[in-house]
Amino acid sequence: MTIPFLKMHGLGNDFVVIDARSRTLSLTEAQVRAIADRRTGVGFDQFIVIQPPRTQGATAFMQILNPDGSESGACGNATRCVAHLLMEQSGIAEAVIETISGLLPATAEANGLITVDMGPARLDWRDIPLAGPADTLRLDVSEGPWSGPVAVSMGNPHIVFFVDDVDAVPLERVGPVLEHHPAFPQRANIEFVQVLSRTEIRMRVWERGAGITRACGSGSCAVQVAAVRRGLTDRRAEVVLDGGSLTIEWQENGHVLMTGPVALSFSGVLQPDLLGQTSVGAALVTA
Ligand SMILES: N[C@@H](CCC[C@H](N)C(=O)O)C(=O)O
Repeated sequence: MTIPFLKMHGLGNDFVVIDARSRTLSLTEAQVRAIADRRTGVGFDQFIVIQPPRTQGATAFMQILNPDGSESGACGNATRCVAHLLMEQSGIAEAVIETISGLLPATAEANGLITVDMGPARLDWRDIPLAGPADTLRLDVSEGPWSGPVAVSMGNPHIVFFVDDVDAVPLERVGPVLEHHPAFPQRANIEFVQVLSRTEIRMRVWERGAGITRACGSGSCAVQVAAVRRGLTDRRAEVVLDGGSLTIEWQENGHVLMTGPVALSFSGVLQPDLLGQTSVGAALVTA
């Protein structure tokens, strides 16, 4: 059995995308981790499986897996990629992407960018989730000189630290410590943020189950919500990531709009029986 895939990315946050709407796909967690290996597999920040919709009104269901095999409830950059794919395939300008966290309507803009309604930001400690009752606007969590982060759920957990110089943060060292902090029972995505102006935020991210990535769409939504809650930015701002910028707006109705680009890198074919082999013989045959 071979499995065709697309390699896509949003601002360098990269995905293996498999369309399983008209085929059965049975990959083990070990096989997904083998595909994630950037030397012996394909490599990805998230593994995306497009499935038939489960709810009326949805165009398709999107499953999101991290390189460590764990599942997530949100991936903003992949939502734009999958929406673009489905809209191109069907010649439509709107698609509704279903995830385990809800329905996400997406629209193609005239300039080629995609806007997604990422749903409501959830701010209660139970929604993040946190280990116990806490003020999500200033958590009693610290690591070295960094303390008092904001917690936001965008269908997945985000912990946002405001700092003076985002480039001075040793993210590769503090990221994994904070991801696994006991305050976060489902672990967390960790964002360090520098507010540049009321309409511009610089952000770096350590993603749960993935590590440092060039961009995180749900993280960008979370940091904009956190910045507005702290009174630091207007409701609409540019979030500047290592891989480029997203426009994020936290609307009065509580929903967060994200606008940004999508890109197709290449297509290929997976051969699951070869995955994980270390001898000569590739797990991947490119088309
Ligand atoms: N890159 C994503 C977020 C992916 C999921 C995250 N690592 C998690 O485990 O919640 C995005 O663009 O939002």
